[in-house]
Amino acid sequence: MTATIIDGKAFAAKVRAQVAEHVARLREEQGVQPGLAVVLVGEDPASQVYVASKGKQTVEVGMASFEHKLPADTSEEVLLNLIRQLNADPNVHGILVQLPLPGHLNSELVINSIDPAKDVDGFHISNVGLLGTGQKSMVPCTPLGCLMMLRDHHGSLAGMNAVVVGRSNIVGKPMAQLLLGDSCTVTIAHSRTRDLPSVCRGADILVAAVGRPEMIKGDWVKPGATVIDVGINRIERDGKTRLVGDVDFAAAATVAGAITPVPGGVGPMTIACLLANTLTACCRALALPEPKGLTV
Ligand SMILES: Nc1nc2c(c(=O)[nH]1)N[C@@H](CN(C=O)c1ccc(C(=O)N[C@@H](CCC(=O)O)C(=O)O)cc1)CN2
Repeated sequence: MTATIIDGKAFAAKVRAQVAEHVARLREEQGVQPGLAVVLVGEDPASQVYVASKGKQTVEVGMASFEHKLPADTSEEVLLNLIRQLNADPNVHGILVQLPLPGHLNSELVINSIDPAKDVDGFHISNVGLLGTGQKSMVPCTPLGCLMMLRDHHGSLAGMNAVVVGRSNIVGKPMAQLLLGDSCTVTIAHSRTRDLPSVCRGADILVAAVGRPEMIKGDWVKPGATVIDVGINRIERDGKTRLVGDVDFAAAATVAGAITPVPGGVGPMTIACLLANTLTACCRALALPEPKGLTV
């Protein structure tokens, strides 16, 4: 069997086109331009690339982009002051603080200082609570992107066995909540799970978000299952730096029914969903109808 490749890059382009269409209508009919502020502290090379990409795509869909680049030794006070200003700025509908933050900064404190209505990452404790109780919230971008791809591929997910490998606040836990919301039977597995291969083999939907290169082997995958690989790991192979996921793609693709590649799978959907969340936040702030199909 050879799996269907779920093309996240193409899917993300469709989501961005939908966002751009809504933004154009908002600007024309309401005279409103959604705005996204991205805050980067320090010079982590991967974060710099992601932030640049966010800024570029924000402008491409017709939104206003506000980039704030702060030095690595920025104090918590300075960062919290900036967030206070952005919370109060009516031109800013979404605020994102790029993670990871330098070690001297308290990420939880910083994230929880963002106005929950502008928390387009969905990491604020209020949004976490709302999602966990099935209420309207801002939904974290990576899990939202995974859910969109799963719904697109399967239609209804009701009754499917979903295994999420990884228990992070950013991906694993919200992913499990979203799958539960779509009536899957959900297991969260992790590095201490007993007999992880057999737990994975029970999955109709297997989401790998452990951050370990190619940890999920081909024979851990149930024949015909859908595999969503959230991992982005840089490894050295054959004298070259390569980007691989948390799944042994070549082996899993011979067993799975469908699989996301790395690169070109979940990653591009993360930024597309950030733009979708910014549009949603803008519509909610102005009590305008929310775009359909761009949130849960
Ligand atoms: N505040 C946040 N910080 C971080 C998040 C987040 O959602 N919010 N997620 C990640 C990084 N990230 C976005 O910020 C991100 C990661 C990867 C991609 C992506 O498109 N990846 C490409 C490969 C790109 C490459 O070569 O590195 C792919 O998978 O095809 C987009 C966004 C951590 N921080």
